[in-house]
Amino acid sequence: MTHDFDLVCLKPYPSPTIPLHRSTTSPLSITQRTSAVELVMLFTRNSNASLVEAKAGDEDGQLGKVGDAELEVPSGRETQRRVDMGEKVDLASMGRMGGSSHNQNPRPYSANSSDYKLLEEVGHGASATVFRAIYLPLNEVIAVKCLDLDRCNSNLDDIRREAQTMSLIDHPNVIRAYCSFVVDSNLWVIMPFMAEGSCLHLMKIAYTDGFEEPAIASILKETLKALDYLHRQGHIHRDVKAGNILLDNNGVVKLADFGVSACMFDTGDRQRARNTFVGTPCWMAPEVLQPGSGYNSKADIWSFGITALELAHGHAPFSKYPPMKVLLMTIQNAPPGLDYDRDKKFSKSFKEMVAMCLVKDQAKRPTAEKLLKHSFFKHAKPPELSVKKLFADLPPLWSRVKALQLKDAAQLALKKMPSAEQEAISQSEYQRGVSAWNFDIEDLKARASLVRDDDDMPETREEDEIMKQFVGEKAATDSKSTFGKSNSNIELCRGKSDQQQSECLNRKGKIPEVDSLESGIQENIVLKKNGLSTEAMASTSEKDLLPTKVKTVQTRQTQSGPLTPGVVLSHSASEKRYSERFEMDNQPPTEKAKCEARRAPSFSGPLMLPNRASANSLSAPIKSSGGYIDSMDDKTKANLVQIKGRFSVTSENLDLAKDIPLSTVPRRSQGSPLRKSASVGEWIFESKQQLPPSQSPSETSKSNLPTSLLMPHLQNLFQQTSLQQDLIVNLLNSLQPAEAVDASQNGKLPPLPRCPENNGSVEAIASEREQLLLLKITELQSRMINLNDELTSEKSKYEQLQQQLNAITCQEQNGDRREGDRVA
Ligand SMILES: Nc1ncnc2c1ncn2[C@@H]1O[C@H](COP(=O)(O)OP(=O)(O)OP(=O)(O)O)[C@@H](O)[C@H]1O
Repeated sequence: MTHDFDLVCLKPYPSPTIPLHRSTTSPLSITQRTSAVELVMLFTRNSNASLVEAKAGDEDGQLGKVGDAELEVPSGRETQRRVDMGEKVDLASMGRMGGSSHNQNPRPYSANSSDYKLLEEVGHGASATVFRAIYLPLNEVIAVKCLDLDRCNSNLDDIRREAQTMSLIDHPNVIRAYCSFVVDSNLWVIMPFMAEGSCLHLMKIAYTDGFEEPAIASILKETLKALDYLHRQGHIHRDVKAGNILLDNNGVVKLADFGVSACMFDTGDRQRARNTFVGTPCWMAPEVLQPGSGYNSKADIWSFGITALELAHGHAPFSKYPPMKVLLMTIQNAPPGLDYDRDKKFSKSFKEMVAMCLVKDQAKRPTAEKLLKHSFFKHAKPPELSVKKLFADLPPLWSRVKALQLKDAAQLALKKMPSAEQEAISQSEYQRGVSAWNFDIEDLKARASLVRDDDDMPETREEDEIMKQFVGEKAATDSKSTFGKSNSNIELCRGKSDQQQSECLNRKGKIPEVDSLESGIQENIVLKKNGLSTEAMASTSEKDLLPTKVKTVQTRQTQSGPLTPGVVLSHSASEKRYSERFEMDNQPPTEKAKCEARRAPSFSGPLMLPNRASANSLSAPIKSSGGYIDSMDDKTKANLVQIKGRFSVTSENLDLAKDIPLSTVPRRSQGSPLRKSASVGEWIFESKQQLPPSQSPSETSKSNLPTSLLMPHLQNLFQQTSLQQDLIVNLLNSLQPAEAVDASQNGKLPPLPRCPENNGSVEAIASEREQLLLLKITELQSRMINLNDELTSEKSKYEQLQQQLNAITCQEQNGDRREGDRVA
């Protein structure tokens, strides 16, 4: 893809006021990858600039419309217009547009990456990794957000908008960018370091059930001030959530992440953008999901209400459900609230305030300004009193981040194993239903109904009750986290596509994340809340690591975060991201930042649909993808630590490192806890257990020969099937609609059935192609199961024959002996 770029210097240093003029640099016609390099080169020529913007040009590659003039202090609308026009603007002046210049930092921040020393990673989101860093010329701690331009390659406008917005704002509760510039293919955004990270991060690490009301009141009040400011400046944030509320060590609260913010005063494309679907599903207002109705700043008020529930409970409502269900529930269900037994502890005014925000009719929601006057906020304590103490006993942010990465890795180690088929179907439906911009509610309902109900997490949560009304499904089994428990066991409850599980086990013989963990841990982390301590022990040995991995496993997994289409099928993209992240773990941060840029581009676009296992991982718990809870016996339930798709972690005999990387059959026969669930078919690894009772494992121990003969064959079959599946999944992942059409036209793939209803549209064809491929996968899976059956029965026949042979040999030997005796 080729883009035309122009360079626009937005924030010249040191002069706080500069004349407006168009960049003398000619528009560039360059490819996406080279653009970053060229921008850097161009930027370095302009040593005065501390913020460089890449702006997509007009169709003819010209920007124009910029004259030489001094800027007066502009209105928010005017500011946005000017920035959109690519003007140089006086940010100091702009900084005053919202009132006092709290954020104004008169100090210089160069655009030279060598002036910044990246330290620890302190967070990451769908498109960015954030590092604590030192700005060397001033020896000042700052944060560097590295946005991977490759991964956002069709969405430069969003990146540009975020950098712009962050640079223009000036409010004590809104995080701003000091400057931004391009390094390799990353955009580095330099901003204040918020030493305690995001609220969601804090909840995940130490307040899994949410904060106490006084802290919530303070955090929400500060956030609301930020929203009030942004709305008055003409912005809709569009991604208000606990993951985007940052805290510093004085209890200061700042709203961050303008990746999807929109300007309310825009016309044309930007106006149309407000009829689009942007944000994070659990936090999205109903009108954002409604076709064509458009939305305004009240959408942020809804998200704010959801954020209030998130802070109160430790998770957003509906967070355990797949995105499609969340969308539908948001539209169809009564709004969530603080109405349940567990919410009795909260004050009436808190409940009332939440209820005011979560009104479906946007016109009936209060403005931020009005909401600030609510009694709930009137009585809120200053954050330095109520918020600061939240992290008093916690280790530094980067240690916590590391601990959460361990937890994520442990989750991921389990997550590797669920049925790819189920995931593929779910994701395919999800992607088609949403990224195809299909807002036909009837169709949405139909698609949502395809999402299996057994995807739900087995938790006793209020959403279950809502969900019961909605789909009439029974409440899921309680499987509260046993965070802190050790000696758990991984139990793999088998599904139809067991070979995919064994594929995970066999393919590499180990889980990469676990490997990374083994080498990456250097810190002792003790996290306390209410006397409960969670330890992530330092260790480089596999054994020592085990308790850490187990302890960091949490039951609940949810989906959150802006939707990115990087994951087309299954969780593979986010998993891949994790694998990559952990592979990078031992690299210096600067290298990491560069590596981030080398990742494969995602299917980015204005709409991002991620199944974000943990992108913003500190923020986004992972959803389950199909718990076979009902098929588990009570004992299993009692010991349950975690459900991951078809896999559950139970609290007996945990040996994660031994069991997960299980790559060979003998390991199974050593009593591995991999075992079959009642609900499904055969699993080759279980073949010994499926032998007739007369052939107990001890008896069959004589049958080493057949096992050793059969197993290589079997493994070979597994590998072949795995390869085929890999190929298919890769194909699905990389399948672009146009390619699908080409391929079918070129006869590379079997011709697609053309239904009249799809009108031959590219998307419909691609979807059908996906379906065909999924069918193919299913077919392969059933063939594999049949083969397994055959092999099992052959094996038992072989063993019977072996026994008969042994018996005959014995008889013959006895006969010979007797004959010898007789002769003698
Ligand atoms: N200035 C900062 N100081 C400290 N931590 C930060 C800062 N900015 C961001 N973080 C951490 O990094 C995480 C990711 O940052 P951010 O949300 O900006 O990335 P993103 O890719 O835009 O995320 P999203 O997936 O929500 O779009 C945050 O959730 C927060 O924990």
